[in-house]
Amino acid sequence: YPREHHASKVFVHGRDADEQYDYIIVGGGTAGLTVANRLTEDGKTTVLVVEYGQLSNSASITTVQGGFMGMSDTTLLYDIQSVPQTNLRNRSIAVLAGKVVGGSSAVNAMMTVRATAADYTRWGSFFSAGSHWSWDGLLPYFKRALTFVPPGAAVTKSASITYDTSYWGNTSGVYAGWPSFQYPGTTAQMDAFKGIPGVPFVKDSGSGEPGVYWYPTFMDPSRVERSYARTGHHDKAANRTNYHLVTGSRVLRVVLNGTTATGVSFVPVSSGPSSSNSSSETVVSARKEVIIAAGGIHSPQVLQLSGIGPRKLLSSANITTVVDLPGVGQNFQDHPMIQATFMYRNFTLHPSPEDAFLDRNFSSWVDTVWAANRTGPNSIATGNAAAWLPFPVISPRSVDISSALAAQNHTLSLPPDTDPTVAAGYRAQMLSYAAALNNNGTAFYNLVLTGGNTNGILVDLHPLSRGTVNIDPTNPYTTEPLVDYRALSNPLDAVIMADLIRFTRRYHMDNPLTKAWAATELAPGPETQTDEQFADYLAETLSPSEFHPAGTCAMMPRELGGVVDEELRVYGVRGLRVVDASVFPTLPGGNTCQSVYAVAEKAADLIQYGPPKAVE
Ligand SMILES: Cc1cc2nc3c(=O)[nH]c(=O)nc-3n(C[C@H](O)[C@H](O)[C@H](O)COP(=O)(O)OP(=O)(O)OC[C@H]3O[C@@H](n4cnc5c(N)ncnc54)[C@H](O)[C@@H]3O)c2cc1C
Repeated sequence: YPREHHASKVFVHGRDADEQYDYIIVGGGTAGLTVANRLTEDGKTTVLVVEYGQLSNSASITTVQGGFMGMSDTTLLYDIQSVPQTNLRNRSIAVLAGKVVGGSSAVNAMMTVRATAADYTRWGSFFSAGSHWSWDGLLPYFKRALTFVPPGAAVTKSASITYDTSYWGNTSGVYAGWPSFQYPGTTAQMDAFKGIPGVPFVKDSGSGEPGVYWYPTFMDPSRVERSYARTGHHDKAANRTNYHLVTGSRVLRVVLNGTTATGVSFVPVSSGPSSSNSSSETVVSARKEVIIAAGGIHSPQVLQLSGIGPRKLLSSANITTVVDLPGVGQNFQDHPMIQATFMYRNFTLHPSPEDAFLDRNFSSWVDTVWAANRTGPNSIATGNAAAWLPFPVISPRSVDISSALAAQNHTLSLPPDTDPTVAAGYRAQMLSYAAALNNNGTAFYNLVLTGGNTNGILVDLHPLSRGTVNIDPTNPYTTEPLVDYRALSNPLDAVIMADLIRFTRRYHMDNPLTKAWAATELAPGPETQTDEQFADYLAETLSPSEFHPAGTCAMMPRELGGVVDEELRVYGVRGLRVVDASVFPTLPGGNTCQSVYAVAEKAADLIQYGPPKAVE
């Protein structure tokens, strides 16, 4: 019977899908649902999204408070451990990625930030000076991606929040909102950066400049709930007859006719990770294109299982190479999180986040205002203030470290059998970073502020080490890919991170504006002073991931190891694109979700209208 008779266009069985669609999107996550919504807005273009996870209304997704509910709910996450990290005392690290409709946007910590203009212009620089992958080329899509709802007047005034709506849009179903409350300590901790010469302060997080600033939360301010790709895009498209979603289904591979993508093959997840020749396999064909949006960990897996990837790897897994594309699964990047723990003995700014646990009057007020009208501290996710600072501001050795990076034999930091094109791309990235390390346009340092008596999260925004995400040759179809961060494989990473910790120490311990709080350094501890001691400490404690996997299907020229071109089309294949964090050639210096939305919005235009006309 005709599909129109189905009440719902969300299927739990692949067999209910049509035989053919204009576009098939692999992965109903952050990017996939954005593209699906845009492509179906005309009411005609037919799109099928195939998603591994389920539609979920779990409170772990919707709850804003604290920002960590989603990532604590293992039913919403893939179960992947990295390979033991050679440079981290053989520790394995949990690889977190959302396994639900909405993808990682359903489980993330809701920090809503953009990186610096230089970071986006770097992407295009690997192609040409006039590339449309630049800050100016992306800004319209950042505006399309989110609806900015300013903070309320009272909290704006009491916390001295600054913002500038000219960097934001108001048409998207995904919201950048603000809590109705801020702890006074947050403003004080921001102001304390004025005790260090040269630290810039920025009016709005969307301006593309590094500095200390306020940023919003992925939150629908009217409901005070998470705003994400499911609410902002799937829910908008769900009543269109030309939008179909099949859940609980894992795409095994792209179906190719020669080197043209003609569809996808998928299996139900409930039957367990299936073999390549499962009888439960469903094949659906695409009239126009297949778009892979399975995220930084799984997009390279889908390509490799389809015979698109490094020939040597594919043959070791008994997969016929259709296109020998050495970059697939290489160039893997994530933001390292550095442990540096300081505690204030004399933090006198109240109420503080600690008071929500320790002060019964305050905690009962917190509960009361939340129950009454969803206001107060429970509307705060991970916080809204941080420092994002350029390397010359934080390190007295920026010139030397920049020169050392430029002079490196870059290939030595890569796996021994790295393809020359991938090595050439790595070298291009390192030369770009060498310039950035000695320049005030790119942020390398990120300290997220808590407003409380302890410091927040310290992040290296531009790691130099590159890892790999490859199928397991012994069991390519039935196991998760082998995720290797190759943490600290570029020796300069530890040197840079040592200076990030030294700067944090200076902020807390040697700063006229934090002095009264009387900080104690708990980790690494005052005895850690030399680069060698810091390297030792990092090997013991570093987390190579802030859950921002990227780079594994890089948008770079093919001769630089790229996987997709500037229109996000996979090299050597017709009718196949990748649209998600895996196409970032280098990490943006900030949490990645807003960048994924912007890239997906731009991709929807590229798919529908082709590249922008060059401006003469
Ligand atoms: C725990 C956590 C905290 C984070 N915190 C923040 C934050 O505070 N701020 C921020 O900006 N960013 C944050 N991020 C990062 C940000 O959420 C991601 O970068 C972004 O959502 C990635 O979007 P994506 O489209 O690339 O992938 P995803 O959104 O992960 O989408 C990929 C989708 O593909 C599906 N899929 C995978 N393989 C297959 C297959 N074979 N067949 C079918 N479907 C498949 C997945 O189930 C998933 O739904 C966080 C991420 C995590 C995991």
